[in-house]
Amino acid sequence: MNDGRSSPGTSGEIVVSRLTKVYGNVRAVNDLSFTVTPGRVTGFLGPNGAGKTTTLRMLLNLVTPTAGQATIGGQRYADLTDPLRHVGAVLEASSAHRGRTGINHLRVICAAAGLPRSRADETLAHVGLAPAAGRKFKGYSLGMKQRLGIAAAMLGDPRVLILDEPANGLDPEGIRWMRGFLKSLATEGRTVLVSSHLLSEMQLLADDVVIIAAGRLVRQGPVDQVVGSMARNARVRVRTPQADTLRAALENLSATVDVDDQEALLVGGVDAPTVGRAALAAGVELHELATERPDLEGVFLELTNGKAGIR
Ligand SMILES: Nc1ncnc2c1ncn2[C@@H]1O[C@H](COP(=O)(O)OP(=O)(O)OP(=O)(O)O)[C@@H](O)[C@H]1O
Repeated sequence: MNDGRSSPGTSGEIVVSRLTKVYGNVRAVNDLSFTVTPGRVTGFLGPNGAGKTTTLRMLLNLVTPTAGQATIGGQRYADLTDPLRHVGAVLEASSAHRGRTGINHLRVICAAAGLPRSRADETLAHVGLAPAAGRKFKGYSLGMKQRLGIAAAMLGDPRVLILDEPANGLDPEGIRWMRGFLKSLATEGRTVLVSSHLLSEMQLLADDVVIIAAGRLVRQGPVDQVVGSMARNARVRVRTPQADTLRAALENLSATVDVDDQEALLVGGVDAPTVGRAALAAGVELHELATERPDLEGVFLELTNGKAGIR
């Protein structure tokens, strides 16, 4: 469905380069650089006020940068000849004429954008809304409105999709659908950039994450790697009836040892095999030995600690 256009995946890379936006004395975005790769779902993550929406708006030429630039497939959005066919974006919860049906909403956009009317039916089916095509927008649930917004963004068959907080307010079934949908677009080679302030969502939806706080880049990489890079903060939880002996043995290895409220030892600085060997050498009986890895939530809180976005 490329109609001879460059295939998705070859030219949909997003490059944000030293982007800065200053409002009065607030640096909403501060010397921010990152790239978003085609064929992957990238989560753009940051606490409220971190600068996500401002960055997306600069990417889409809705806000003029104070400095730096952002390109999509090597071109600034403003320089794209037919932007709807290159980039689909949903920045806010979809709105439509309340009395208009879903299908008519999309047909109106097709007509205005010079797209074939058949795209309205195709995209509505693509987002699973075909059964509600003839229902009026005012009767749509929040999840249906989100889907309709995405359908509108997909009308031009863009190779890049940018969604601001698409999972906001969705129920678990809606999130599951969103995950499958975004992954399938990425599998087709498209670039998918999705913002969120909810870490749990990004763990579900994204392959890569770009984490920002107070307008600055904090970390970028595959979700697994970003979490893995914090593995040094993993702690080993160990239960033993001879806690004092084990504690002394571990402290000899320069491990840190805390006690949790269930009297288990929480050991930092060494891995589980090291704890097991130390216990064996000290003749200590173990009742539990487990590595507690931080999830993205823990990583995120640590990385953005003190830099939350209320500025
Ligand atoms: N038009 C504006 N005028 C003045 N300040 C602004 C404007 N737009 C954003 N800001 C400020 O810039 C900072 C970043 O806001 P932005 O909306 O980009 O953050 P965000 O990460 O999208 O947050 P949220 O998840 O809450 O939407 C905030 O301090 C915000 O108050």
